[in-house]
Amino acid sequence: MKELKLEDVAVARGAAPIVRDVTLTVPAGEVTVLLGPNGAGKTTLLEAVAGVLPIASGRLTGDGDDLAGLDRVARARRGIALVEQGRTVFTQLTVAENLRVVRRGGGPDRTAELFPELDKRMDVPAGLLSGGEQQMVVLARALAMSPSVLLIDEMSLGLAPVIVKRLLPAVRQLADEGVAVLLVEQFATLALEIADTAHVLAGGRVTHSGPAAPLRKSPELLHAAYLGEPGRVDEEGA
Ligand SMILES: Nc1ncnc2c1ncn2[C@@H]1O[C@H](COP(=O)(O)OP(=O)(O)OP(=O)(O)O)[C@@H](O)[C@H]1O
Repeated sequence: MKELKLEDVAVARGAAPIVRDVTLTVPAGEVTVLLGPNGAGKTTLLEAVAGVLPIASGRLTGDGDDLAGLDRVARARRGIALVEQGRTVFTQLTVAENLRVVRRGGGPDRTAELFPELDKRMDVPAGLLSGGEQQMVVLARALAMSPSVLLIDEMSLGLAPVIVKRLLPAVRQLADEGVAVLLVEQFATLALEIADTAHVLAGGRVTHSGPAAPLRKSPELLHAAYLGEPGRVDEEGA
């Protein structure tokens, strides 16, 4: 898939509307970061793209083809992988077994190359790994599906920034190889270092969209984007 596109997407949880009017593109070969305060609807939006939650209205397309009408499994077959929040490894299984659980059709095993430290621990039960190593397993497991679109939800949850700095370059490398990455990340500054484009979601709406570079250079602009002052950001970011 060369391009995932959301147009005027709205998502509800039960009767409660959570996300509205979201229009954004996630191109292959780029990292698109989705920032925003707690409760803004970032997880909700990723889940709707992956097919965990239904899209209430709007369009979700991959290279122009409708995806909203496909269920989660069909979207996964189209190459959409979701790395969910909260490191969901099978703690009793070894690292190798965790990876085997999802391996289908023999996509290349990227673990050794991307995470050499994990490759040495293949026979260790995943529950005995550090938080950062568990997150590497989760990422490696998603890669075993050879996704063309990778949706990553706060893989840094509970991890120290130094560990996050170790994980994010692997995400950048995948984008450089042609994967379309949509990254939700609480460490905004670290995420912006590897991102091409940034969108800020606040109160379920996109309050800022633009290249990552201006936000990377100026914490003030980032702050303004979080507060939903798009005019100011655009002016100075131009
Ligand atoms: N399972 C759920 N059932 C009902 N409401 C939910 C559920 N999960 C989240 N919400 C609500 O949806 C809104 C958006 O939550 P969401 O988790 O999508 O935000 P977020 O931007 O990912 O936040 P965070 O950064 O804290 O994870 C919040 O008001 C939250 O209370």
